[in-house]
Amino acid sequence: MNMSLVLNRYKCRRYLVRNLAELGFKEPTPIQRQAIPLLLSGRECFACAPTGSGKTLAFVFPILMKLKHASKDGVRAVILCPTRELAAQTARECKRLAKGKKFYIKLLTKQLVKGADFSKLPCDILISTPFRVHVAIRKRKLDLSRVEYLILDESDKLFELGLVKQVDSVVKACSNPAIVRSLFSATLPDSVQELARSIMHDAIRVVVGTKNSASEFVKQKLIFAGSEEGKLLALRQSFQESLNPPILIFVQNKERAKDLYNELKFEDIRADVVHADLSDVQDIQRIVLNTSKGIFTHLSAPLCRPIKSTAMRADPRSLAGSSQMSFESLLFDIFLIERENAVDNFRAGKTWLLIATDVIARGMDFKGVNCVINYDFPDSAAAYIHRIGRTGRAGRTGEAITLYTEADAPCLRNIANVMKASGCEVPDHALLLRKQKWKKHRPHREAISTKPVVEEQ
Ligand SMILES: Nc1ncnc2c1ncn2[C@@H]1O[C@H](COP(=O)(O)OP(=O)(O)OP(=O)(O)O)[C@@H](O)[C@H]1O
Repeated sequence: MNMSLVLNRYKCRRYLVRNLAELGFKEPTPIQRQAIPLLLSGRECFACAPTGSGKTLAFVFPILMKLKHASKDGVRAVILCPTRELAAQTARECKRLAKGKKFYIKLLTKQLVKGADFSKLPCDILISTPFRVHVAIRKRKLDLSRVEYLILDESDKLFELGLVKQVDSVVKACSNPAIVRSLFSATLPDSVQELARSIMHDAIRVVVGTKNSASEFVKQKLIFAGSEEGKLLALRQSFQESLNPPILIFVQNKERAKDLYNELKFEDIRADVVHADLSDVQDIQRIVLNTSKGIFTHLSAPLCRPIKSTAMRADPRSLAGSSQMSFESLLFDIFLIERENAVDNFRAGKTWLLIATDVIARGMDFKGVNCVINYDFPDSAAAYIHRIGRTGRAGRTGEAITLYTEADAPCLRNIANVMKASGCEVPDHALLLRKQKWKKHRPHREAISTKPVVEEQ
């Protein structure tokens, strides 16, 4: 069924028809076909559909349809996302879809929480992380009692231990008895469904494809690298054989992200790194290096000038030790902006290779990514599905390469099963390994470095 038939059937507003046409969306994706009518009819749903299959539009479209017009009557819809990057992307998507209609779509940032008078803030759709909304409710008396729609995007992540209390606080604050709540993710374990059922009204389960499976558009490959050292060799070899940027490389933690960046930064590849906490000397060195390569283009003019001039003449160590307050706050801004820039530059094709932790493994929509490399084995099958789902989006094809060593054997079968289910070749021995209980796989790994180790006398 093509998009205009669907839009006619739901008496879609003209601005939406125009915006969908501008975005080039010719027909609804399977999840949109199923979830949109449900939400429009006021039913709640748990939706599970593959990565890159258009879940964002599946919940934003019905919200815009139902809200009809902008109002100054307090917050009417809340979308929770597990990371700021994803919240920012979702806010951008909402605005693109609402273009031409004066809806108040707000991304709740730290600055906004500090500065806004929530009693006067016009807001139709509020988008943020559970933490920010929770703080705004507790400290700034954000009133969510009129919220008509609450969406938990990447809901299985939101129900993980570190976030569930904050999510609970937001759910409680959205006290309107007529509220419609919905959950969306590419992975929805039964345990999360059970938990979610306790807060939902007779929700309908919508599953597209096989539940908890990888995107069919991604060609997946496992490579045994022997050791940590072998991984670096395997990576360099794969670059030599065929470098097909943009490439996204996932590692286990921020230290490893920085170490891998240090190994690759002098190669002839425009590389960058993103993780949850950009804040030390190495980060400053990276800013200096990127400045010299001209990868600095997204900063606003007022920030760009002082940062550029400081970074260009900087000895990074003396910079980090600077006692000037203004410089510290400037640095803080740099790091926040740099984290966003790393993502934006990669999105815009200014960097070819982005080294990342799982902070951008979920939801981020990088349309053109050709290859995802799991330099470090993911910590669960769900993490694997989301990481490799950064490629093969919106009907395009992509490739995923996962390096492993003996240390990864305990989790190998889980990943091999996901690969087999999506029709990829898997070594037989991986499928014969013992089944592991659910537990995050984070083995100790030797540092990533080719520098010779000088032994102490
Ligand atoms: N009907 C459509 N036709 C063509 N492209 C679409 C359509 N709907 C969405 N898209 C595009 O598909 C891409 C993926 O959409 P989206 O980010 O919503 O995926 P997702 O299912 O939420 O993925 P993830 O599980 O990784 O978060 C986006 O670039 C979006 O613009």
